Amino acid sequence: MKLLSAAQTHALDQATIKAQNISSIDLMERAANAVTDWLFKELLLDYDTEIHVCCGPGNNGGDGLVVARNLHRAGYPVRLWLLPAARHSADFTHQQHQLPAGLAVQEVNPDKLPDIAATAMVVDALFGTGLSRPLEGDAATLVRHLNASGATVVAVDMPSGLFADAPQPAGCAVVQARYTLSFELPKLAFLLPQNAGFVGDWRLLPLGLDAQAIREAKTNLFFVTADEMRGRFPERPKFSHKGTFGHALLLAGSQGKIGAAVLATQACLRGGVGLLTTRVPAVGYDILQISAPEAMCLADPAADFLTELPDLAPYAAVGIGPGLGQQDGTREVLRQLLTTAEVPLVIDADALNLLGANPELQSLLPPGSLLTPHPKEFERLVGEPARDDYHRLEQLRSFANHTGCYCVLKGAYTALATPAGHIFFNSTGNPGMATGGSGDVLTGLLLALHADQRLSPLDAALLGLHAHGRAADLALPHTGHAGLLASDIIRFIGPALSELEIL
Ligand SMILES: NC(=O)C1=CN([C@@H]2O[C@H](COP(=O)(O)OP(=O)(O)OC[C@H]3O[C@@H](n4cnc5c(N)ncnc54)[C@H](O)[C@@H]3O)[C@@H](O)[C@H]2O)[C@H](O)CC1
Ligand SMILES: [K+]
Repeated sequence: MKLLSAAQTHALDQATIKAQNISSIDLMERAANAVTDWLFKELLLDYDTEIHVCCGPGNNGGDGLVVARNLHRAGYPVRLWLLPAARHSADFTHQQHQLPAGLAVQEVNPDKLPDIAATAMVVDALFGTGLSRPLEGDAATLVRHLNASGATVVAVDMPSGLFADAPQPAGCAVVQARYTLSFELPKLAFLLPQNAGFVGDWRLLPLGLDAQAIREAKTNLFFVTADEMRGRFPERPKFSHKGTFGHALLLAGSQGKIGAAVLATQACLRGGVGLLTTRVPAVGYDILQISAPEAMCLADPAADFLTELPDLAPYAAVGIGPGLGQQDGTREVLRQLLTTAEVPLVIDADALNLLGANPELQSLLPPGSLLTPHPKEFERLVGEPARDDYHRLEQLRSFANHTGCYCVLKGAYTALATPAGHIFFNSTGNPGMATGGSGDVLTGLLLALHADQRLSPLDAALLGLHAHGRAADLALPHTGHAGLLASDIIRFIGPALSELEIL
């Protein structure tokens, strides 16, 4: 699913109007009717709900006028508020003339703002993708008033005051929506943590936009849906054998953090690896052999952390990082791995911290490696804090580009940046995954998929991210958010991958 800019969305509207030989009013009615249907279906409005519809001067406001008309005709007591404006869009004016006589329309008076109960519902149709600058004056006053009311706000297309695809100064007046109802394709703003308080839960409503124009739209930002991932995990041929799915090596664990090595090992096994060898310091040998008998275990001569890199010849992919620690001896193992590996690498956790603490190691990264930092590890990697989530995305794209690596930035919508400059946002997962070991599980799963010779590095990464979050989503009904453990994610990796085998 493509992420398009505000300008591209407008162009898509025009292309749709032309291709389908409809008017912009038709498209507006289509959008507003989809919003109204959602309100009826999802919010189950009852007739004594206090409903306010606030409209701005453009087509976002035009959508709002149609929604108000629909609600009024359905018998709801709608209060319609118009933001004072010097001029209005043609479609807004057209819709204004369509308002039924019985529907009271009031202009917002900044000195006497609408009286809105905390139990009310507000439809925010003030501004959408036409926002060209942060809100000021009456618009900002009204937005702050809506936020202070405590009412349930449903934003049309965008929470008013938020840009669809670009940062804005902190402290701007932006609607804090409970729901944002957008059309057909998500906006980048929906996927960034800093906007979560404004966007709320977002939904995409079908608008029947021109498929050809969507196909032709150029972007390097993508939102990966389950439908797009189905069928991309190859089924297992009947005559498979362990070698078909690769022999992986996992370098992990240190004194007190052997559990990370266990979780990554078990996740790699559940991810379908053919054979797995896990290398841990001696302290972890018995633990690994007992907790993951399906994996072979190589003990490092040192007791508490890794000091020697084993011969890499047998392995189709190597993972390094979970629970590794950052000892000097381990740093030298990482250096040797980076300079000698000739197979895909998955680099996580303390191996990333070692790269951050020793930037000269980054120049040794073999192109095509996959790095999986969370934001703090990423900041250490690039050596400077991001100004905001948009800047962090640019840092991510630049890092992937100049290292030639794939880089995953873990978060609510985990982002994968590719050496070619594309960024893919993952759509699965839930807040229960913010728990110790969740990243170790991802590393093990990604290692398994990178050992599978049938998968490209991009597919292995996308499948791993999708299945990791999906496994956590499958576990959720059994565990709840707070009760979700990393080992619960492991339990559902198999079912999550199975869903991706079939179209
Ligand atoms: N395919 C679709 O997504 C469709 C979306 N629709 C709706 O159309 C709006 C976009 O409408 P547009 O007229 O371009 O702009 P807005 O209504 O968002 O903005 C109104 C108007 O306000 C002025 N303005 C901009 N910034 C400010 C500001 N800071 N303060 C005051 N005024 C400002 C500017 O002149 C804007 O034009 C989209 O969001 C959808 O809701 C279509 O209805 C159907 C297809
Ligand atoms: K809006």
